[in-house]
Amino acid sequence: MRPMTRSFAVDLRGLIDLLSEHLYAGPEVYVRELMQNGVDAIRARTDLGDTFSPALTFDVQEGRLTFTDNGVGLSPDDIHTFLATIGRSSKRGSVEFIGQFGIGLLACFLVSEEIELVSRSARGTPPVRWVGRADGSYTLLTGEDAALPAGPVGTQITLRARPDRAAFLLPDRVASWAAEYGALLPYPVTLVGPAGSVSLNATGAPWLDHSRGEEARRAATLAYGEALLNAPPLDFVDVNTHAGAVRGVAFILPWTPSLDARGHHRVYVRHMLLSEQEEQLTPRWAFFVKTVLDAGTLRPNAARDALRDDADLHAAREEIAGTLRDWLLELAREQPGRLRELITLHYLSIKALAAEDDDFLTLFLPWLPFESSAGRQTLPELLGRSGGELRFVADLNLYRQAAQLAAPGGPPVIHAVYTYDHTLLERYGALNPQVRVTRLSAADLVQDLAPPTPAERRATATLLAAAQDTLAPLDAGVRLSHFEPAALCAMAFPGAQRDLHRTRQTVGPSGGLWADLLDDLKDVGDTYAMDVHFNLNHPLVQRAAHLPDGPLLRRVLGMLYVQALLLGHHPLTARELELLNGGLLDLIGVALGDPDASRPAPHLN
Ligand SMILES: Nc1ncnc2c1ncn2[C@@H]1O[C@H](COP(=O)(O)OP(=O)(O)OP(=O)(O)O)[C@@H](O)[C@H]1O
Repeated sequence: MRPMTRSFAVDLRGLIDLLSEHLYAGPEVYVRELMQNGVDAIRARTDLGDTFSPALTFDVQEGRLTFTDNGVGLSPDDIHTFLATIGRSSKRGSVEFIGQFGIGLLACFLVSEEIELVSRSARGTPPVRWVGRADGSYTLLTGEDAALPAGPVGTQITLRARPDRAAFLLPDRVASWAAEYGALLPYPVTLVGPAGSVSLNATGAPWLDHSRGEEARRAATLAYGEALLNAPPLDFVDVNTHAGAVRGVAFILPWTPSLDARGHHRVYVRHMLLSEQEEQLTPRWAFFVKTVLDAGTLRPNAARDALRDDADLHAAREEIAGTLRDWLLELAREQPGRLRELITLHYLSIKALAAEDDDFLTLFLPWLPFESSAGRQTLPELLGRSGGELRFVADLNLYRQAAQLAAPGGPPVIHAVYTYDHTLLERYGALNPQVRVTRLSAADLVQDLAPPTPAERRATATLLAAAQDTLAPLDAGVRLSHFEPAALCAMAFPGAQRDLHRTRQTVGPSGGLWADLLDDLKDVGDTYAMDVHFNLNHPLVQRAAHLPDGPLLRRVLGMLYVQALLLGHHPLTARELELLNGGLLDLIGVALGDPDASRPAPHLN
């Protein structure tokens, strides 16, 4: 048999289904695709050197929509080569145009069975009338074949609503989509509907309008920002990059955003809206701004809902990062009062940037607040109180205890638990060798506790033995120490294998294989899940030292231990909770004169 060579056939309906189900957000994207083609056509005609007043118009009447652009138009050859060949585009490879894949016009089949296009090319060829159908057939008439009126240069596309998609051709809805997509177009977009003609855009971005002077430009830009944020922005920064030709503004938010508030930026490509959720072009740390950017030469993806992640995008992002950074630096130099105001709201964002950039860190760190046992303080304030040493804790529970231990007026402990804080402090220490930066561990805190004297040791032997005996079943080791503040009865620190131990206790006896495994691991070392220090400075502990060993003393020690756990914000195991409940009931019983109230507690005898 002779080999046969054939061409692929395309099932257009299958392709349309694919686009509508998997590529596009909804049928309304046909409005965007029509407008993008109009914008590209206007661009192509401008490139030819023609003088004309660009305009886009929607005419929507009773289920019929006609979209007109006065762009470059199509010749009969263009129709065959580009329009009627799916996947072929006259724009491929050029960064000037939005379109590039040669499929956009098919979006019109999401709302209409037929696309009727009438066009006259700016290159002087005869007018054409083309009707494409969703079944894959099309008809073409050229001015030579039929008496087509020679109309103006440009293209008119008419769609008739499919019965199930009538809602997508209602004038109000078309107007709102077109206004959204085309808000920044620098020429008029108009809708002609049953109620007359409506202008849908303000022709251009206010930040680019220098015609009425700088003050008017600023006022118009801030008014745009206020409408965008629903509150007046603190300020704005102009963005103008070489890579990707991005123009736009970054509005400084008048509130503190949450740390994960990324991806809320608005991005346009060649003046057409691409996304309200942009997150690639604005640097990661810049959550103190909301940007509105128009990328002149960056490329959108095929779905047109994000930018293509390529080298140009990365380079543009670097430039935008530089612009924001320079703006902050200038603010620090020129308007320190305003910088202080900005820092109050946005210090987390500035910390995030400082963590990535040493120069920025050196300049800004002295301004930034840190939480500490002495309240919210800047580093110079903290250094002033601590004689040149910065002591920080990077674990929340440990910080709570360290803050309790820090003597008023003594060196403060810095809360460096959250994002960036400990990185910043350690970088600051590395860049400033005269400053000692110390990360405190549980062991460091315990070192500050004074052990009992030999005489005290003898006097508290019963107390210690009773406490060890009582608390060992709860996986807690016991120490008796002196520490300040004296008002603190006891303090509990995680032992070296805390997580392992407490997991084992939470899993409990019914934990099966997992519990067995943890039991085996327990024998690896002789530490306890928790270490509790009873404070010999506290009157209650001193009194307990005089009690004989028995149910009452053990109940008191158990309760003090649970209280220490609660103060340190350590989660309670089931047995500790039981102990707490039993102890509270006993106390209530004693208060009500119950003779059984001081019976031995479970686990404590
Ligand atoms: N309004 C128009 N004026 C002039 N030419 C047009 C117009 N609309 C479509 N075309 C021509 O038809 C071709 C196919 O258009 P289509 O919208 O399907 O794809 P595209 O714009 O090239 O790429 P993409 O799929 O990325 O949008 C275009 O490349 C262009 O040559």
